[in-house]
Amino acid sequence: MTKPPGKAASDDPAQPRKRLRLATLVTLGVCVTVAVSTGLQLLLVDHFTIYYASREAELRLQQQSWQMRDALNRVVSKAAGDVQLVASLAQVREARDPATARAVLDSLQSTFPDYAWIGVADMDGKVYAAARGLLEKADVSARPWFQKGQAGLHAIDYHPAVLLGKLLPQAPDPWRFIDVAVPVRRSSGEKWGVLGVHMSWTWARHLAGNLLTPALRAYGAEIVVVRNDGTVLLGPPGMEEKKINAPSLPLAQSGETGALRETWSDGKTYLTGYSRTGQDGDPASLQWSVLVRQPEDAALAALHTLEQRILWLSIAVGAAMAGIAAWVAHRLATPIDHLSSAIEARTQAALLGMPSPSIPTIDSFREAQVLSAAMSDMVRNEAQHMQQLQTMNEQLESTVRKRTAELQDLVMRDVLTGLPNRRALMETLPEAMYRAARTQQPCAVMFLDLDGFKGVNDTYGHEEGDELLRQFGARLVDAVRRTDTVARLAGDEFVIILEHLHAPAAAEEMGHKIMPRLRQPFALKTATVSLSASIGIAVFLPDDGASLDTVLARADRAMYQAKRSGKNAVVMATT
Ligand SMILES: Nc1nc2c(ncn2[C@@H]2O[C@H](COP(=O)(O)OP(=O)(O)OP(=O)(O)O)[C@@H](O)[C@H]2O)c(=O)[nH]1
Repeated sequence: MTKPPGKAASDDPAQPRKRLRLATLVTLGVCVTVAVSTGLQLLLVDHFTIYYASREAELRLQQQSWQMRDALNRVVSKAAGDVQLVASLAQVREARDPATARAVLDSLQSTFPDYAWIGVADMDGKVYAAARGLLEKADVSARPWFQKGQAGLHAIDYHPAVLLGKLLPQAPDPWRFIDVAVPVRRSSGEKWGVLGVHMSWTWARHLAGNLLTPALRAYGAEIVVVRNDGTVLLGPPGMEEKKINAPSLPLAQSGETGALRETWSDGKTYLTGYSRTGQDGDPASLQWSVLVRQPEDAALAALHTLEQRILWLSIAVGAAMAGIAAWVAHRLATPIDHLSSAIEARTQAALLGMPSPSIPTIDSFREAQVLSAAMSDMVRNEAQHMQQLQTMNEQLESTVRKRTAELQDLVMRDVLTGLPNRRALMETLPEAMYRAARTQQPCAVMFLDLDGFKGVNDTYGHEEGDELLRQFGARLVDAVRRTDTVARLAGDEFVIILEHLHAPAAAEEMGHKIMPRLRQPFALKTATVSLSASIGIAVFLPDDGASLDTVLARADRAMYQAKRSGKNAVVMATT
């Protein structure tokens, strides 16, 4: 598969992937850590505070229920105590006329305004005497208080007014009573009547209003008093005298006390404290369920406020920590940034062949200090090594140049005799011909070849032959002018370039002058040898126009002519 063109750079394994900066990494890390830990803390706080706050609220409501229960019990037992006390008074027990008894009853009513009616009825159910004379002589024989009161101390549960309703003043709420009744006996023990008290239900309302703490009331707490048949006797508007079936009700009715979280018929969730008044089997007590309920939202409102505050505080602390983290990260990353920028700048400079900038000295913290010092040392060492390398390189190049020159010189010279070789001759000869043309002085090329040299090699050995060649070359150099050139072509063949000749004949004279010198004996290591040479000469005249090859060929031919004519001769070439 071929790579898409745009992706080639990013997929190139040699190219390092672009990474986040150190400061960004550290800041992100701290921010994520703070966010996660704050979130977890909030979750835990939320969980435990809701649990404890619910428990706390339930306990408060339960206590409130207990207080209401105790207050209700107290009032009912006070009424029972009051009727028993009055029934035991002589003015009532031995009443001779209604006025005497009425005075006592008036006095009792004045002690507790919620005693709406107090009266004594004879055994026929006719009211004998009553506070303020209300209902005197009326027939109450059918009233439950009269009937139950005959048997002994008895409390009659919540009921509407029957006879009294028209006699009592108009009130905001319709008149509702609970009754307490007790038999009245003469000193002889004879039962002659029943003393009854109608207690207006208003007292219970006042009690509930006074008992509920302002804090609870402010957060929607309500007291609900429920009769055993589920009818609400006291409660929020609209609920009274209606039946309810809250889950806490059967618990309270069974005599249990406690608190729970429950849903009422209005669909709302409440925390409810519950208890029950009265004593089982005591006809003088009344059994009511006392429920103190509070909407759960309201009960936990303070908690929700606290949660909000914790959340904002956490956000503020988190933001502060993120800020500190960013500052610390910046402090940590800046020196490393400087170092990496310096390294990048050095790489760039090296690519452009510009002077490399130095590594900055960093003093912000210990590790960065050590790092920058180590890098400075490395860079210094690298510079020294580079300098040494450059010096070595230059020395090497110079040696190579020298050796090359030496080698070139060795191509140009004959190794055995040290004379210019064939190549040097081929460079020198054109220059000589040029000089001849310029100076209008002829030059000549003299070919020399030893006669019978092979015999020396054969007789005395190759080394002696070499020695003879060296001595022969030296004699030639001695025989000519410094400006002339003596070269060895190969074997026993030598060439002399004679320059600045005053006439062409001077070349032949030179040949004859050399000849006797060459015939002188050569003193070798093991023997002394005499030899001759055959010489062929070609003269180059300035206006001749002959080429270099032509001149050489003429000289060569002349030399061979000398050989053929019997050797040991000088032959001038003809054009
Ligand atoms: N010692 C020595 N001998 C060489 C060298 N180069 C060539 N020779 C020998 O020189 C001889 C030259 O051959 P020729 O010129 O034919 O021998 P020659 O005896 O001089 O013959 P003519 O020129 O006809 O007189 C050969 O035997 C080569 O082996 C050298 O560098 N050293």
